[in-house]
Amino acid sequence: MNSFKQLIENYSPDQKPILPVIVINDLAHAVPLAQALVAGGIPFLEITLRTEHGLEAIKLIKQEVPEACVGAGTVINERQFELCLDMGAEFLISPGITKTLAHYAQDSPVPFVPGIANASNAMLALEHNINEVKFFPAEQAGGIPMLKALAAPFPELSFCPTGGINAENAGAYLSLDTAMAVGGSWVCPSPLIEQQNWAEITRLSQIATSHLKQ
Ligand SMILES: O=C(O)C(=O)C[C@H](O)[C@H](O)COP(=O)(O)O
Repeated sequence: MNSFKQLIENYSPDQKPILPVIVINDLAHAVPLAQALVAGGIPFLEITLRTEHGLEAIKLIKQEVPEACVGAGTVINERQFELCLDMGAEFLISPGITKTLAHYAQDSPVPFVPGIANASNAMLALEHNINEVKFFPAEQAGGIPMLKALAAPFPELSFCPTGGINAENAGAYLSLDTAMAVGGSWVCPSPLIEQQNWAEITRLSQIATSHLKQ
């Protein structure tokens, strides 16, 4: 399994990236949304499988927006894992971790980043040589104090905090050595996608990335 940090090195070497969590309700939105995020300086895209369009959106964006690094989110079983790989997903993210998925990921050609929010799940990840994880749901699970406490016994782990992250708190998370990226929907909120307000999504992305420049 390749590492997510290697992807960061390839696509965003000067900045810890933002991982927009994307929900596609209309397949026609997929490409213009991806273009809007990329134009705003966000090449990483986490297309969730929460809707029926997720898989097709991954394939379309891969074809039409070559500058993007397209991954899948909400991957919760082996079948979805396989289908996402078939569509060309470059990384796979899950809100949680199970023994089955962690085991299955051992043969994955692309990084798998499972979600964890407690020490037992951190140990399950490490048992499977997974050392890049999503801290989810970050704010609701206790925010930065919780992440610091959780990370302390596991210096091998790198985190992508996600859940309740926004323009105000993203920088504080990213300033932690243990954070490799942050994820969230704040740069592509559903109402703006429904309105097809691509310019505003680019503007939110630009604000987010310019604040985070190190
Ligand atoms: O869909 C998934 O696979 C998830 O893990 C959930 C998302 O990461 C969060 O819903 C994002 O949280 P917000 O940025 O607060 O909207």
